[in-house]
Amino acid sequence: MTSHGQVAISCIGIRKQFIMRHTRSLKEALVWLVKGRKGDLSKKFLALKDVSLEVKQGERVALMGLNGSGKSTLLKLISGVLQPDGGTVRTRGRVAGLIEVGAGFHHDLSGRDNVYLNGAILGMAEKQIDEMFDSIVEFSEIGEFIDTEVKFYSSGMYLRLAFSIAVHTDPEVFLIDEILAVGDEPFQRKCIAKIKELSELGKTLFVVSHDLDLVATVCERGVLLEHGNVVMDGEVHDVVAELRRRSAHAESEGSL
Ligand SMILES: Nc1ncnc2c1ncn2[C@@H]1O[C@H](COP(=O)(O)OP(=O)(O)OP(=O)(O)O)[C@@H](O)[C@H]1O
Repeated sequence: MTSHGQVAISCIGIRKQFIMRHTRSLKEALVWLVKGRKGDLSKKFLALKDVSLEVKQGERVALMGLNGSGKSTLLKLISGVLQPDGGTVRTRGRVAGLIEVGAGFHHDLSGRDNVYLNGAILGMAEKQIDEMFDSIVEFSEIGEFIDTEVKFYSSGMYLRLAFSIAVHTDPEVFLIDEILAVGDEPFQRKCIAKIKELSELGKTLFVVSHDLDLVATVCERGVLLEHGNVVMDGEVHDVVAELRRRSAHAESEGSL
């Protein structure tokens, strides 16, 4: 049972650092050696600095920000694909991450086998997948291609099957990264309708998308990330307006 008011996602003081190893020039390497190997040839980059965020069950939240602001990194930390270097991330209930769509697919297996494989990875028992199978295939519109190896699928077919499996696993929390912008328009409309239906059932949605008009129709709350910090958290239309203002400013400064 889903009850509103309970916390679905909690991030406290999240910090995530990436280490970027550059190939240095011979001269740089020599200077480094002559100086007694002092300093570090790798460069550290803080993708998320100190992010705290709470999402209640049943909320529909859009995570927004310019390129490189840390959105995908935050989503990967919430889904457990990445671990933070500091802070804590907690989620309540089953989480379905539509992040790297089809990442769990095995290329040499058919769509059918991948439904079973992916369903199992997402925590479904074989019997449950048997019961859901026809409905998964129907929603995905894969049709007879379900017995074709997925390496022959188009990116849209991949997406449709992955989305369909995920919505059939009955998770409490959906993490969605750019998925809404992929696929053709009729399927996009179908996804949005499904997402709205899930939200009416009290599911929690946490969505990353550059399609601001779209997120404004799907979500009611917006969180704006900038250089790895939350700079605004409020009503989605206000946050969209603020992001548009900052984008225009960044463009005029030539810093995009
Ligand atoms: N595995 C990694 N190694 C090194 N740097 C990384 C890695 N993943 C992300 N980054 C860097 O961290 C920063 C944040 O990346 P992230 O993908 O989270 O941003 P984003 O807001 O999702 O961007 P976009 O809107 O372009 O998808 C970027 O500067 C990116 O280059």
